[in-house]
Amino acid sequence: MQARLVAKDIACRRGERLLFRRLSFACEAGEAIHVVGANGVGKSSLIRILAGLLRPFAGAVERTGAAGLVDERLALDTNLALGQALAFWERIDGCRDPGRALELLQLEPLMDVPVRYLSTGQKKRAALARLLNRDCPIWLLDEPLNGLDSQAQTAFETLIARHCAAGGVAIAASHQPIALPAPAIIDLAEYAA
Ligand SMILES: Nc1ncnc2c1ncn2[C@@H]1O[C@H](COP(=O)(O)OP(=O)(O)OP(=O)(O)O)[C@@H](O)[C@H]1O
Repeated sequence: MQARLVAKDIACRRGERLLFRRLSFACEAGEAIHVVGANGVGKSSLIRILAGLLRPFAGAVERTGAAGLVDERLALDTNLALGQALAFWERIDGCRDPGRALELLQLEPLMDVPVRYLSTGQKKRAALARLLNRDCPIWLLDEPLNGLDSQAQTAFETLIARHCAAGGVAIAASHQPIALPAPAIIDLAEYAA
């Protein structure tokens, strides 16, 4: 797996406010970064910049390998049963082993449930299944543990460790402690403008 993500001298402006500036780091294959900071400091904005969804006010991001993003938005058709909603993306993503994610995230019993009826934690597990099915080298995770019970949290932390051990990279913005393999910590307060 080829994975690398480099941020060079990033600044972020939202509306009229410069949130942070002069942020540089390199996340090499097998490495993980935990982004921390108070509400509103710009963690979600940074994750979106790294994903290429938000243009940085200054600086540049270099990605080697495709990026998969998990945030509070559930990119699944809420009117379909979970199995059908996931299958739509499995075809597009060319997923070769969709059963793996279902088993790892214990989603099999929910395949016939409409996505809109899923609980918060079940929706988060569905979002993580989509991430696994895409097989992306770069994982960008915005509060990935939100809504997960402790068993699911531990299971996902194990999946992150496996992903990094296989040469992937993971960058997680999280208020709660998250077990990442030897994480570098980025405290966005240190880059506040
Ligand atoms: N589209 C936008 N236009 C203007 N300001 C925005 C926009 N989106 C976000 N902001 C502001 O940017 C700041 C950073 O938001 P962001 O969601 O990145 O913070 P965060 O660190 O992830 O916060 P939290 O811990 O609450 O999730 C906030 O003050 C927010 O109001």
